[in-house]
Amino acid sequence: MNRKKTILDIQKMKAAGEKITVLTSYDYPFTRIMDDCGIDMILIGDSVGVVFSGYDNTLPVTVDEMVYHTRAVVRARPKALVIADMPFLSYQTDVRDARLNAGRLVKEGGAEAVKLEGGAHVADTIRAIVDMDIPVMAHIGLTPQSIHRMGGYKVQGKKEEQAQRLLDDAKAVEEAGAFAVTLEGIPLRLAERITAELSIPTIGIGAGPHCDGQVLVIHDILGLCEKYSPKFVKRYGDANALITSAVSSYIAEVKKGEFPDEGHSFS
Ligand SMILES: Nc1nc(=O)c2c([nH]1)NC[C@@H]1CN(c3ccc(C(=O)N[C@@H](CCC(=O)O)C(=O)O)cc3)CN21
Ligand SMILES: CC(C)C(=O)C(=O)O
Ligand SMILES: [Mg+2]
Repeated sequence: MNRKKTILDIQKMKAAGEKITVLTSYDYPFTRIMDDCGIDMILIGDSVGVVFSGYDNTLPVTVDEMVYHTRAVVRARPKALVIADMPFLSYQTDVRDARLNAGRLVKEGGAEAVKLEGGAHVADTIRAIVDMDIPVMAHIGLTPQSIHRMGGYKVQGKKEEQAQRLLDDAKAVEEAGAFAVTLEGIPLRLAERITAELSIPTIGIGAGPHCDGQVLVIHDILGLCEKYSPKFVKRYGDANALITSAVSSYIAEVKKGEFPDEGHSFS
């Protein structure tokens, strides 16, 4: 497809059984590259706080930071659908805050949809944002903004009672009008069951092979984030080695007086 992707295109992919591909991006150059590769959706994740800003978790990320990174992504004019994460404290306080901050990500950032974490307890928030014509992706299971409640980044829904609650959450966010839902850190059979029972697409991360699509953090597939190595990450390249090699060669050549040579100089 050589035109802009919309939420309707994404939803049709579930019906057609075509897998939906998603990666995070936080800047212009990465967006250009992954969009040329044909990625379906680009997520400006609040994981930016971990892989870009160097925080230990996603909690310190602000709406201003999300707007800044969203603008950088949107400047690459991607064909992929652009979704921005709502960071911690931008939607939990009340529905009015949630609507204002979702609106900022669209108006100032240029996002085409927003994502927020939570199930049945954020259904009213999802509905309020959808009512102002901003598409919402939900995010349930291992929700990183709940790190202190979960006691770490732990797989959710292993016990039957918890699994049933996650299934209820999935149905609640669909009922609230979410156009898709991220399933993070849950057993693969539970993800399979949720995917079968929902009519909106499920996008998995650490949720097994039976989701309608898959999302990963770009730095993780490139080996650029040493802080976390969850079991669900697969490394598809070694950008760390590539950068180390290039920077080391540059340092060595400058030290030896080999660079810059006449070919890289003006006469
Ligand atoms: N670079 C990066 N990638 C991510 O996927 C990511 C972030 N940062 N920051 C925010 C959250 C944190 N995430 C994480 C981080 C670690 C695990 C992890 O180590 N999980 C254990 C399971 C632990 C258990 O259930 O007991 C694992 O072995 O995979 C999971 C999700 C996902 N998100
Ligand atoms: C990994 C995805 C789902 C995310 O929420 C993020 O990057 O912040
Ligand atoms: Mg996130």
